[in-house]
Amino acid sequence: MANRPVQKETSRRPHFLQFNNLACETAGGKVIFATDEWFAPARNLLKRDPPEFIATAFTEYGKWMDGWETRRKRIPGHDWCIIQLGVPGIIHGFDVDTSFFTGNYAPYTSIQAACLDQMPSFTLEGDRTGMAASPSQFKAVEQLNSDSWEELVPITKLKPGYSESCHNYLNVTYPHRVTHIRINIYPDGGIARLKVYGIGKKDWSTVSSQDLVDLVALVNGGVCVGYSDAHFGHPCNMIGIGRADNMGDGWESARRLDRPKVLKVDEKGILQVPGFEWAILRLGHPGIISKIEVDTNHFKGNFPDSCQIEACCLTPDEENNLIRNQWCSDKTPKWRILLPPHKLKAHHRHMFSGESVVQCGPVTHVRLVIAPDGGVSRLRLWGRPVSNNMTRPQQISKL
Ligand SMILES: NC(=O)NC(NC(N)=O)C(=O)[O-]
Repeated sequence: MANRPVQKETSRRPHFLQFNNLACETAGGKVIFATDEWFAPARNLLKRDPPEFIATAFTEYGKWMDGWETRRKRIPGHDWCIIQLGVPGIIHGFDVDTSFFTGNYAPYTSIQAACLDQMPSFTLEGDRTGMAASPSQFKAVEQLNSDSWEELVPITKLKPGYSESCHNYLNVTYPHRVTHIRINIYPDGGIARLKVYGIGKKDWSTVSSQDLVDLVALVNGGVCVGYSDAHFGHPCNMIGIGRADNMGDGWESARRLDRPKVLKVDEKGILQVPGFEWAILRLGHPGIISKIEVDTNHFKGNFPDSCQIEACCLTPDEENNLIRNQWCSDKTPKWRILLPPHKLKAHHRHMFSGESVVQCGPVTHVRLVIAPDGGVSRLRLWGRPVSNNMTRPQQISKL
């Protein structure tokens, strides 16, 4: 799929859009139950790629739609489905995207959540278009008592899926870890995508301080908290599971317009350019980083010329102040060099360890700086977790 421009954060867009989609199929999200999937299966809700509309596509059940779409109900009740998050965590908001569902969109929704220790023993198999849940599946799902799960979003009116207005952003304040959600639609209809924005919450008590862990990984609670540009791909893609599928599954900025018309390099072969792009990530746990991977997989004609990585220690209050000031006030933290400037190669997995990685002690945040612009598909930061009280007060950077 071709890369599509990512909209830049504006005051109209909620802040939670910066977080990870914990339900995405690429993060391991799964639909485990749906009351009805006549026109289109609920698993489409979790696709990473943006919804499509093909005017001429029909199935034996009706118009082909890229989303979850149930029958026009002629019996009592409403439709709902249960989603197992790929990464359990704290949810900050939802995007119920009704793209292309116009005369057939779900007019109302509500969303419930639970933290379940055991996975249910039933799952839907294969492509379920043209089917409703069987009586035995209804019976099995009853054990979850999902109708009494915590309500994160009360019954809310949705907008139909006409271009710009297709995003229904729903803010959430719920401080508990969630493993499953139930989305209700009233009484029936279609939704193209459901994005569950949040931050992974791992049980760190099982990790020894001797274990080397990718401290910034999505599954370990890493999150992007700021960036300079994300024209073609958001920096949060860099901490996704496995290697990137394609260029769309990475961080990619636009070409900078302040590059000299004729380019020159220094004695190390690094381009002499005035500008750079940056992305700031909060680690899932404070730690001491000793091994780094910068993967430019798929970025062949658009990899950055060079990168450097900086690190620092911030308290939650300090981070909040900096986010409010968009990381560019005179309160910018004192970043310490973790990885000095390095020339990068096209479509290549760069590994740094030993003396290439500067010992910075315990850190909570990193800043990846690329010059002048380009794409990085993955960033891995292996280190040993340290207890929270080791990061403060003496090691906290002065702002
Ligand atoms: N043209 C339609 O979309 N009709 C129906 N939906 C599908 N997918 O065929 C409907 O009215 O619910």
